[in-house]
Amino acid sequence: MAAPRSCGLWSYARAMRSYRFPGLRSSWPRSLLSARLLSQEKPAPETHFGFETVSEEEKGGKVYQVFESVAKKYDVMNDMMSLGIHRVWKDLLLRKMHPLPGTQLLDVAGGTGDIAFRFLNYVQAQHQGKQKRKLRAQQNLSWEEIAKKYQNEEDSLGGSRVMVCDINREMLKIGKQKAFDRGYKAGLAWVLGDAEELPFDDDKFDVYTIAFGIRNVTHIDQALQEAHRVLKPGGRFLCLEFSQVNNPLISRLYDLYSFQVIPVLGEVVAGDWKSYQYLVESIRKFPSQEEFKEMIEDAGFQKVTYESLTSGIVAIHSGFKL
Ligand SMILES: COc1cc(O)cc(C/C=C(\C)CC/C=C(\C)CC/C=C(\C)CC/C=C(\C)CC/C=C(\C)CC/C=C(\C)CC/C=C(\C)CC/C=C(\C)CC/C=C(\C)CCC=C(C)C)c1O
Ligand SMILES: C[S@@+](CC[C@H](N)C(=O)[O-])C[C@H]1O[C@@H](n2cnc3c(N)ncnc32)[C@H](O)[C@@H]1O
Repeated sequence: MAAPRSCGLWSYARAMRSYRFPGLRSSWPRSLLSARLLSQEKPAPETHFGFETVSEEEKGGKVYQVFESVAKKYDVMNDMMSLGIHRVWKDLLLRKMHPLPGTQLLDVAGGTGDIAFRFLNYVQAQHQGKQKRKLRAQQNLSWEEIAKKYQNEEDSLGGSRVMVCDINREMLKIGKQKAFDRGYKAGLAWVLGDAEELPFDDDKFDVYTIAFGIRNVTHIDQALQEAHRVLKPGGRFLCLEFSQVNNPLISRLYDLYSFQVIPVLGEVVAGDWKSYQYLVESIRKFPSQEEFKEMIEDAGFQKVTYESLTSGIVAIHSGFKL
């Protein structure tokens, strides 16, 4: 087990809070600057991996390793860390989406399929309700006709479909197995792909979701532009992500819980302290509700709004391609 970072963690966490989103270095020391100018060599662009500064090239590989390592325990860890609250947040995302029949959803960083399965349940329940009302109105149908209407699986989704896209093979493997075990077949597809370079044509989807994914992407602005590109005009962007806690008392407790409990749970349950240390650090590095709203607007989305949930532990951002 890696050594827990307990000593000074509290002040470390607080210090890092004011160091959100580092961006470019604006003030290189003079000596370094002149050395760079002399050698004409461009500094490798840097970013962060949790609280660690890494080159942009390195980050993708490190994130890949994290999710490859946690994939098998991912779902159980989420229930344990949040006492099931992540399920409520994901249900709320679906309620906000309120997909109409025929909705084509792209769930990016879809991992083990939580958003996709909720989408299928939601559209199926809606469609069945509609069918029942229709059948009640057509009382002269034979029982064979009624049975046929219920049996057609594709039809039970009203033409809605979801495409899960994720960069990590292991996460997709667990997702596909879950889909098989739970009997999801129709209206569901899985594709390996990078949020920064989506393997889809322009103007293809009605809704784009990304839940707990965008925080891990190296170039968030690039991922947002890709979201905008693949959405149809009128399409909606929805992002569920960790955000900034606005109540100072909850914020203190949350910091304590995050830094003292979550990595321990990660070690005990998943045998992986480091990945869960990365999780809590990456949460602290993610922009606030307002900052992220601006980034979404910069990518071309309009009518951008957000809703903070559980005192801002997470937020759902929404925007439209108009
Ligand atoms: C590697 O990357 C990842 C891996 C993944 O598996 C997942 C993700 C993506 C993440 C998700 C899909 C969601 C995962 C969820 C979380 C990270 C957790 C979110 C946290 C909460 C919903 C709870 C927030 C907690 C608070 C507001 C503070 C309340 C906390 C306390 C009362 C405990 C305070 C802690 C201490 C004083 C430290 C010492 C305590 C102990 C040793 C006892 C242990 C205590 C517990 C286990 C209590 C747990 C309590 C709760 C969960 C509180 C719930 C209550 C409220 C929400 C108000 C990924 O990227
Ligand atoms: C915390 S999980 C979220 C999974 C799922 N959306 C959920 O809510 O449970 C983060 C996911 O983002 C994926 N991911 C990280 N970087 C990505 C990228 N550049 N493109 C696509 N997926 C990425 C990871 O592989 C992982 O499956």
